[in-house]
Amino acid sequence: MTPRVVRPDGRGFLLFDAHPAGCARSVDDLAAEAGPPAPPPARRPVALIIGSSAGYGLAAAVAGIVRHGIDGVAVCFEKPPTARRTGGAGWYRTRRLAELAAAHGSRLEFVNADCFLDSTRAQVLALLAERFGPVDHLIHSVAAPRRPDPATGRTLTSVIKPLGAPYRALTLAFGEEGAPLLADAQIAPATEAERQATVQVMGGRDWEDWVGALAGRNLLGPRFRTVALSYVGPEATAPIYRRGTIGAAKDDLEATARRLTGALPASRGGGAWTSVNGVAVTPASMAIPGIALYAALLRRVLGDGVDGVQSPLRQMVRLWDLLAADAEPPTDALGRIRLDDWELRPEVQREVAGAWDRVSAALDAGGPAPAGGPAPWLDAHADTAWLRRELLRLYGFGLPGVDYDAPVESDLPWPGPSVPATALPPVPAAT
Ligand SMILES: NC(=O)c1ccc[n+]([C@@H]2O[C@H](COP(=O)([O-])OP(=O)(O)OC[C@H]3O[C@@H](n4cnc5c(N)ncnc54)[C@H](O)[C@@H]3O)[C@@H](O)[C@H]2O)c1
Repeated sequence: MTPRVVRPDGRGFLLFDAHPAGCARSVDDLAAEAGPPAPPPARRPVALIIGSSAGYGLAAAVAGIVRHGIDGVAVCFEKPPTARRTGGAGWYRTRRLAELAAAHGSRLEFVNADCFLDSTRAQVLALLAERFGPVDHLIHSVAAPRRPDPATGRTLTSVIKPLGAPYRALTLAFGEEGAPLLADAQIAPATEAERQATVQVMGGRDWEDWVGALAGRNLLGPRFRTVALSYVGPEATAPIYRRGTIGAAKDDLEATARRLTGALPASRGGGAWTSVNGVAVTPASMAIPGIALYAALLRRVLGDGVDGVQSPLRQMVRLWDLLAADAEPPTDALGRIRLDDWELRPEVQREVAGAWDRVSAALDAGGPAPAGGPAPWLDAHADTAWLRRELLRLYGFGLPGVDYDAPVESDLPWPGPSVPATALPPVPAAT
């Protein structure tokens, strides 16, 4: 395809195109954040990371490569480039991840396929059996809107709705010129069928199927440790998140961890845990009403210093250190690893809750922010400029050192089989 200039163009938080060089650069930034390698293990751990192209799964892959020299397989589900549109951002991030792995001597295979399908499991298990052997760590970090029902083949769709009573969501968006706009929306409660479908899609079923499939092929390492990602979050979003349909799915995920642990050889240090992580700006989280505003309020309260918002990369460095340690990971009373400790500190939550109430009252009193500029009351409480930057970065825009006026080739292939270590080629820089 002829190279062309790629600009941010889209609707709401969703952009239609991703910038290939910007996406590559965002992986380099994660790698730089991962810091020096941890003390080298006696042998490279074999990892299976599902959901490796974005958000927490991408951070897990980068931290695993840079700090622990993992080998293994990374699975995600990304849109390839077409004649009209670029590929999904994760398509280009995965290409760079493959280069990063090669530069660190990690043998990683990248599979772009629907993790819910038996055919994907068969493909991944064959790769593991042929190239790597038993798996030490499985990280399941999937956020999917739908899955095929294994019983009927029909599509099950997850919904993000409250249970039992309606929820007034405060939704933060950006207008044409990038000005933040706050509005509210009443969200009706889910039906029982919707709750069940959400649990099927986002609950523990897929994770359990993967662990079962590995066990069935004798591909569980002697001290197999597996983690799936969960979230708790603030009281303000609890009706739509933790006490809503998606919370029901997370309850199921957490119950699955307990069930899986019972079935694993725990005496040798293995186990299954959910890891409750902090809020992060990702395609998945921005689809949840209220989360964009909450993230911007939290950022205003915490900033990004040592005690500030912990990035997904920083949290995944912590997770890998727990997985690699001899000791069992410390957990809360429900058996969950807590990487959201920085977010849920009571004094932080009190401040954010106060800001939420003030923003909500100002919206009631004055209506939405005026077009063309942020409402002062919104900007006082919410770091909307940071949120907008983060949203653009998800698609590879706004990264330093990338020439956004230069035409760029978007028709780039999926990374082939893993290659030996080479010097990491530079991302095309601004001229
Ligand atoms: N973002 C947050 O604020 C947050 C906080 C705590 C926990 N979590 C949890 O972390 C997990 C990942 O969320 P995220 O926000 O990083 O999501 P994300 O949207 O950034 O990434 C989702 C990943 O899942 C992959 N994926 C989606 N459907 C797939 C499919 N059918 N087959 C294979 N791969 C598929 C995507 O390719 C991508 O790699 C979720 O369980 C989420 O609940 C997220």
